[in-house]
Parts: sequence; C-alpha cells; structure tokens
Amino acid sequence: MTTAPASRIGQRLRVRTAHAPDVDLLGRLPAPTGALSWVRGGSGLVGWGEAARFETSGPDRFAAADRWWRAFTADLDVDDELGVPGSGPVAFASMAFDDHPGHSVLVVPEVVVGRRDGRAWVTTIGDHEPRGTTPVRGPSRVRYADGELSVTAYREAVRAAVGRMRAGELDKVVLAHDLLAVADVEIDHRFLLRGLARRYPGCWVYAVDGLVGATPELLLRRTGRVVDSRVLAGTTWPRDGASDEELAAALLSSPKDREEHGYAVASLVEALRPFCSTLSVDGPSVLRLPNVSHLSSDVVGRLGGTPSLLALGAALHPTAAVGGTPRAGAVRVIRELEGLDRGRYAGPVGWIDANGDGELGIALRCARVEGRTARLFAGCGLVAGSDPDTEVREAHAKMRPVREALEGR
Ligand SMILES: C=C(O[C@@H]1C=C(C(=O)O)C=C[C@H]1O)C(=O)O
Repeated sequence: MTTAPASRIGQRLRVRTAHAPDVDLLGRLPAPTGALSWVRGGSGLVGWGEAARFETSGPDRFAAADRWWRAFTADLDVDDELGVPGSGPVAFASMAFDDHPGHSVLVVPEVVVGRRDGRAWVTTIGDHEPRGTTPVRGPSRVRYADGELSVTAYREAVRAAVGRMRAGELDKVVLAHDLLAVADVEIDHRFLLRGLARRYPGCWVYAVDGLVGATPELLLRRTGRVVDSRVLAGTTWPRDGASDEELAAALLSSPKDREEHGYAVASLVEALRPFCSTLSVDGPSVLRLPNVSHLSSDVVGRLGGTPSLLALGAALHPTAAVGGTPRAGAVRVIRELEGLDRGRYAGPVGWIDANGDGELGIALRCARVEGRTARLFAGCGLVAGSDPDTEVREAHAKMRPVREALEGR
C-alpha cells in the first residue's frame, strides 16, 4: 500500500535540506505518537509527519520496498546543502521478521532533523504545517499481563527446542516470548525514547510506526562502499555475588556462549561475503550494557558493487542472532514452537537515503505501542547445551530496558 500527498500529483515533490543550529534530536519530536527515530549518543535522525508511506509483506518485502524507494526518489526536486548520508530524502524502515504474517513499512517523514559530528540539519519533504510541541508525559501506573506466549509456555518451548538440537535436527535457534504492559494513560512514544536514550546511550534508540526500542545490535550500515555490522550473541546479566569483571571473563570463556556467537557471526559473514571485495571480523569482546552483557563482534567490509542497503538487508536477514542455524530450518522451528506473531520485532529497523546508504539495526529490546498498551518482546539464542530456566531469566533481563523506561525508573 502506498500513500502520497495531493501536492505530488502533476508536480515533483520538493525536498530541502539546510544546515541548522545544534539540536537535542529527541527533544524536537512534537507529538506523543508518530515519532520516527534512529538516535545513538545524541546523533542520528528523527522525523515526523508522513510525506509518503509504503507497506508490504511476504518473502519479497525487501525487494518491493527497495523498488518503491528507488521510484519515489527518482522523481523528487531535491536541494541538499549538505550532501552527507542521511541528508536529502530519507525513509525510516521497519521490516517484518517473517514472511508471514507481518507487515513491513517505510515512512517518509515531512520533517527530518539530523545530527552527526557536531553538524545538524533539517530536511523538509513536500508541504507541511509547522507544529507546536506538546509536553511529554509518562504514565503513573503500568500493569503487566501474559502476552501470546506466557513465561511457562516459553520455558516449555525452550525445552522442546533444546531436545531437537540434542537430537541433531539443528544447531541453534532463537526463541522469543512477549509480555503485555498496560498503562493508565496513552503511552507517549517520546517518553519511552527519552528514557531509553538516557539509560542506553550506546544503543540505537528507534521508533518507526509504533515500534519503539533501544537496540545494541547493528545488522548493517552502508556508507558508500563501506559496510559495517555489530553482531551480538551470547549473554550474561548482573547477579548477586559476581563482579562485572568476573561475569565478563566467564562469558568470554563459556563454550556455550561462544558457540551461539560463532553461529551468528558465520551467518552474517557468509551472507555478506558475496557482496564484498574485503571483509574482516574483530571479536568477540564483551559489550556491557546496564541490563545485560553480550559477546560482540564487529564486521567491516568493502563492497564490490553498489547494492542498496535494503538489497543487502534482504540477503542478511535473519542472521543466526535472531533466527538460527541452519537458517530455514530454524525459522520453521520458530514458527512451530513459538507460535507467536513476532511482527517487526527482530526484523531490520532504521533508515535509508536516496543513495542507498543508511543504517539497519535489529529491532530488539522493543515494544509495539498502541494507545495504552505496549507489547514487549525478548528472545534468547539456544544451542544443545542451553538450560530452560536460565533462558527464561535471560529473556526477563532483556525486557528490562523497555519496562524501566515505561515505568519512568
Ligand atoms: C533475541 C534477542 O537478542 C539476541 C540474542 C542474544 C543471545 O541469545 O545471547 C544476544 C543478542 C541478540 O542478538 C532479544 O533481545 O530479544
């Protein structure tokens, strides 16, 4: 489905990017809903309004989105003072995890505010009315209820998956479950974004079409011919009686976590290598966040040609950080054992520009927000040596960022 404004018909849509005074990006978002965000440590992009939107689903969703974006950007009247990645026309993207069900969406905002390396800019796309900013409000009470997959059912699903891996059916699978949070007032997406940005400055704080979160994992960034990725898999979390150093050392030397991590890196590298003339992996090291620590590897490559970020995303998704190994078998096991509509959770999320550059993270540590309700998701990578009770605790730790941001803690 596509929508474009009336001003588009018979004339080219005007896009203007101009330098702007330095800004607090999240502070610019005018309204409680409709926020578009991809911000890390104060840099990135925010947007609002809808100059155009494209929705799609199914196995060809990346190709369909890529085609639509090329056609859309081919027919614009662009005046870009900066000419850097993220200036000029930009779409925020959020792709479904699975082929079915689930919809994927590209939103082209009316206004984009960007900031990088101390430079800020504003892009306007089409006609738009300047809007006043409403105050940001948090809920005073949040209640929780089981989602589609309760904790008890999740533990059973993990147990079943471990059994199938011990029987040799597959090597790794990532199973997730959900949790419903109901607030006493409509949830202001900006309240969540600000809370997440304050506690997780090293994560990408994102919002696209009601999916709001803070992900530490970068599926792929394309800047011209350079691509880079941050692969995470293998997790520990703070617990009584263990220092951060002890936990990090135990994680680095844990065979189970290194096995999980190895599958995730291999899946990314195998899918990316055909596009690259050079490719290198640095890791794993330990990435420490307030709620969890992960084994983390950085991958950097040089592209042989100029495939767009969406075309690359089609080849990479889902990596074994959120799917499993082998990929197709793992996705089948996820459908069968989770029985959950992941929607856009664990799918690629981020932004793209008219040159095919951009950043796609993996939509983790997030909630689908609708009115007073937020549906939180978290998953864990499983191998034959995984323990169901430990995985339940790990999923709980991964839900902390959104829970605490919702509760204003
Ligand atoms: C699936 C999630 O996280 C992924 C799974 C991890 C693991 O199992 O160790 C670590 C980071 C992510 O790649 C999630 O947060 O929901």
